[in-house]
Amino acid sequence: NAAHDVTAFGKGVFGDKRKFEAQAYEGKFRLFDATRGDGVVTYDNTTGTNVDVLSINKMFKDGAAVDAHVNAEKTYDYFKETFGRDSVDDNGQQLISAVHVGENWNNASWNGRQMSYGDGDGERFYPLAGGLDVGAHEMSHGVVQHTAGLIYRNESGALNESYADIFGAMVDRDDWLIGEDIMADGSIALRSLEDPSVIVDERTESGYSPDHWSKRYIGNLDNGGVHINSSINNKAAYLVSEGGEHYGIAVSGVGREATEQIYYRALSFYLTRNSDFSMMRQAAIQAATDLYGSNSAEVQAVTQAYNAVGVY
Ligand SMILES: O=C(NO)[C@]12CC[C@H](CC1)C2
Ligand SMILES: [Zn+2]
Repeated sequence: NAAHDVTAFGKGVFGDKRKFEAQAYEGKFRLFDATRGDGVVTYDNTTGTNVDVLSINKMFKDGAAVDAHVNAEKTYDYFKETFGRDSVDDNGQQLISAVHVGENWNNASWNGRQMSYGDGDGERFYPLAGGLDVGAHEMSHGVVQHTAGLIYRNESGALNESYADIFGAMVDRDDWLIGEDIMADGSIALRSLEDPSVIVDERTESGYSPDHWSKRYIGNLDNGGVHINSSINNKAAYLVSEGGEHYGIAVSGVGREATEQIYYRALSFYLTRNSDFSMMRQAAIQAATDLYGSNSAEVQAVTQAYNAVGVY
């Protein structure tokens, strides 16, 4: 008998009740949402099944699988509703997530085809699927791959990482932090777009997150600092949206809605594989000009934000 769509319920990593689309299938249930694009499917990497769960009340017991599934649904909806984009490739590509990847793996990734989440070691991270901004970060790597295709090293790689953080912060919209829900070691978050210097992602072993181009990391760590120098562009995007004064330069913010449209248009129309920070500035100014006019507050905010982080 064929599978049929059901609305199901389950508990996330932190025990919170989640609602999502699944399928009833041969008397069991699976995390396959057939209502979005060509499907949103989540599976348990240790069993290889897409979490077929024997359940009478449709409660799913695997918290990481439930959260990963909901993250993907929410991020799909964000790109569809905000930009009219149908999945990572704008052609409904199936969104695949694997949970329980590795052994207490303190990371998550996009491998060009799917999202993977580690369970964390319980000291540095809780299961990473528990962070909506993490799932949105990973899926955004897929969007970057299918648009500008920013090469994952040096400045283009830092822009790739920054875009994943920017969209991560736009999907998980209540703050400008990345990873705040999954830190087990008491730190506030993994990264802050608002003030990069307050949180250092020590995985990068560089010991700092620069908030000005003059402080950029130059070296071979972290693919040439993709998780380090990303914070320069993160700070610029934060300033475009929220405004503020940075190194003596004042920026009047234009809000999240204008900011996400500017960055998405820059990514999908102007940036290319080898774009660097200077090209990011130009692309964002051009996108803001296209959308709001050359004398707009948005163009002014973008110009001032990149001046403030020292990118010309
Ligand atoms: O930057 C990352 N991946 O490229 C992440 C962001 C949240 C998880 C921990 C570090 C993945
Ligand atoms: Zn990333």
